[in-house]
Order: sequence, then C-alpha cells, then structure tokens
Amino acid sequence: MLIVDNLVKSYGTAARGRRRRGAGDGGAARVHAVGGASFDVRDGELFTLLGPSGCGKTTTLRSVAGLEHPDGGRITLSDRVLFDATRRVNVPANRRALGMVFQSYAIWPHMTVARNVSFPLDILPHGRRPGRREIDERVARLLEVTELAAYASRPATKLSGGQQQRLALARALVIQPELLLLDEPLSNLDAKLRESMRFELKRLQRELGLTAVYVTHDQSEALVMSSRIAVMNGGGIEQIGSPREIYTRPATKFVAEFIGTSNFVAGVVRTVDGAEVCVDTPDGRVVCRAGMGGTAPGAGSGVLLSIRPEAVEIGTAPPAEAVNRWSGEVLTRAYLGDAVDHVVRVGEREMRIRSNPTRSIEPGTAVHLTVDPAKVTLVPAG
Ligand SMILES: Nc1ncnc2c1ncn2[C@@H]1O[C@H](COP(=O)(O)OP(=O)(O)OP(=O)(O)O)[C@@H](O)[C@H]1O
Repeated sequence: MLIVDNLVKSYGTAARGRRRRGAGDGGAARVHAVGGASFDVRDGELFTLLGPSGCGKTTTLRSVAGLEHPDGGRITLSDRVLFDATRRVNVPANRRALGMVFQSYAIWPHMTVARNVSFPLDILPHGRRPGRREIDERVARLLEVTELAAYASRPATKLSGGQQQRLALARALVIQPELLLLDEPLSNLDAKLRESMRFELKRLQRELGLTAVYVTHDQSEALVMSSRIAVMNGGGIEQIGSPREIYTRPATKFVAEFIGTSNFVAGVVRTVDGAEVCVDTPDGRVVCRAGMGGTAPGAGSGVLLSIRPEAVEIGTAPPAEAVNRWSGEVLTRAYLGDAVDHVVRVGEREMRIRSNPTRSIEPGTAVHLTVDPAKVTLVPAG
C-alpha cells in the first residue's frame, strides 16, 4: 500500500532547523538523517520504525507526511505518487490526506471533545465537506470506539492524559485517512497508562482495519504492537521482520543488542550442513540451527553467536546434551519477581542467563549451561 523507495534526506547544519548537530564547522557539514531507506507497508498493517534517538525514524515519517522535502527517493501510496525526486513530484502535506498523531497530542483546548473531533471536517471547503448528518455520525462513532462518548460535551482540557491521546487519535481518524502516521504517541503518558494504551491502540487499529506507520524508540512497545518492524540505525534500515523474527533471528549485532539482551560469542565457522552450522569458539564447539538473517556464512568465516539469556538452561547436574554445553561458576544472581537473572563466568567470558524464579542458584556455585541449537543465531562479526 505504502512504498518508500530509497529515501534520502540530509540537513545542512548551518540552516535553521528543528535540531542541529555538528554546528560550528562553518556550515559545510551535512547531517545524513536518512540514507536510502526502503520499505513497504501492507494494507491493514501496523508497521513500526524502531531505533535509537537520531537514527532517522522521525525524518522518514515526516517525509511520508509531506512535512520534509527529501533529497532523493520515491514515496507512493496505493496508486498515488506522493513524492518522486527524479520526476519532481511532491504532493503538499494537506493534499496527502493522511492522519497524524504526535507525541504532543495538541488537542484544541478551547473546544469540547466532540468539536475537537469534528473540526477537521468543519473546516473543509464546501465541496469536500460531508453533510452535517454524516459529520455527526462519524464523530459519534469515533467517540464510541475511543470510549470518549460520555465526555462529548466536556472541555477537551478536562480529560486525563490517556483520554487526550485517544481524542487526538479520534481527531486524526475523522477524515478517514488511507494511512495513519503515529510519532511516539504514547511517550508523554506515565508508564502504567502507556502500557494499557498500547493494547487500546492495537485494538482500535485492528477493529477499524487501519494501516499505520508507527515511530518509537521503545522496543517493548514495538514488539507488542507491530505487525512488522523496521529496525533503523544511523539513517538506514538494518532489518525488517515480524516481532518474532526480529527477536529470535536478529540479522545484525545491532538488532540483537537493541531489542532485548544477548550473549555474544565470537567464533569461526567450521562446517555448514544444510541449516546446521558448527562454530568453533574459545569455549568449545557450538551448533547453531537458527541461521543467519538471510545469508549463509561459509566455512572459515568469522561470526558472532547471539544467544538470548532466556535460551540458556542452567543447572547444577551435568546435562545429558552432548553439544552446546559449558561449565562455569555463578558470579551474581538477581531476583526480578517473574524471573531470576544469573551471571555465570564461563572461561574468560560472562554469560547472562534468565530463568524461572524457581531456578535460583547461589553465587559461587559450579553450574552447567546448555542451549538448544535452534536458539542460537549467527550474526556477522564486527
Ligand atoms: N531540521 C533539522 N536540521 C538539522 N538536523 C536535523 C533536523 N532534523 C533532524 N536532524 C538530524 O537528523 C538526524 C535524524 O533525526 P530524526 O529526528 O529523524 O531521528 P529520530 O530517530 O526520529 O530521533 P528521535 O527519537 O530523537 O526523535 C539526527 O542526527 C538529527 O539531529
């Protein structure tokens, strides 16, 4: 539905801007905010751009919205070309008819809740404005689904943070946009509300069959909400996949580190037999069946093993498994309520292990570790 192809955007640091980096260099330097990002968003999908601060996700979203003028690339929505650098097409933001919700929900304080929702339609020119009855129906339905119907005539400022965010959403949806753009819409809410709003937003998106692009730096938010995630780093996309794919088969070390935690072990590929790769590491041979994000490493190549803390089994009795086993000593233990973390010294390294709280072993104890080959992922070294 939405296709973003090779999007490029840089900013001159001497220019006026939202933010600056590298100023004081005489104005010659440019910040390469997005360097050739490509992705497509399917109908009915909640597609997330996830990455650390400054990786280019907001610039990408604002380019789709028409609020930034990219240097290169092409953006199409269904069969409409919104932007094409080579053909010099750049549809203005107000003609793209997209719904937008931002971090600061910026509801109109002097209006009632219902008027906030109807306003984007009320101000449409005569020929494009729906009739009064249709406007009232749309507003009523949106207030219903966002669970704000009871507050319709209340001043918009007299709502809680979560209600105001739902109002911002209702207001964005009233124009029936083909695509909804959301930029960190939950980050102004307190932790508890943020968590419940994740589910609310996801429910609304499903119920209304919305197609949305969602920007966040919060990995757990992205995992909970998204149909697919594009992990961004330094203006580029490192990996696109479902939350499960991204978590269980990270394509790069950056993705494995940014989403969750991982134990990394450097090694050299010894043999490749179909999907099974044997890797020699300083602490013995490790068999890996989870593969390497798309590419197959050849024998002799240096790789990193990425092993999630919860994939490792810890125990005091020697394991039955013949492969992927290590011996070590518990260094520290931390009780987390729903889990226990152990840090175990294995040879020269430390490994982090997350287990069920019933499996709690005292520091100083000699332990054995095992990991299922299907839970060991390879990522490129370096
Ligand atoms: N108007 C601007 N002028 C100059 N540099 C800019 C401008 N807007 C963004 N940048 C720079 O471009 C890069 C990408 O910014 P962007 O806002 O897209 O990142 P982000 O991933 O959304 O970060 P955050 O989560 O902090 O909003 C950053 O280095 C930023 O400082």
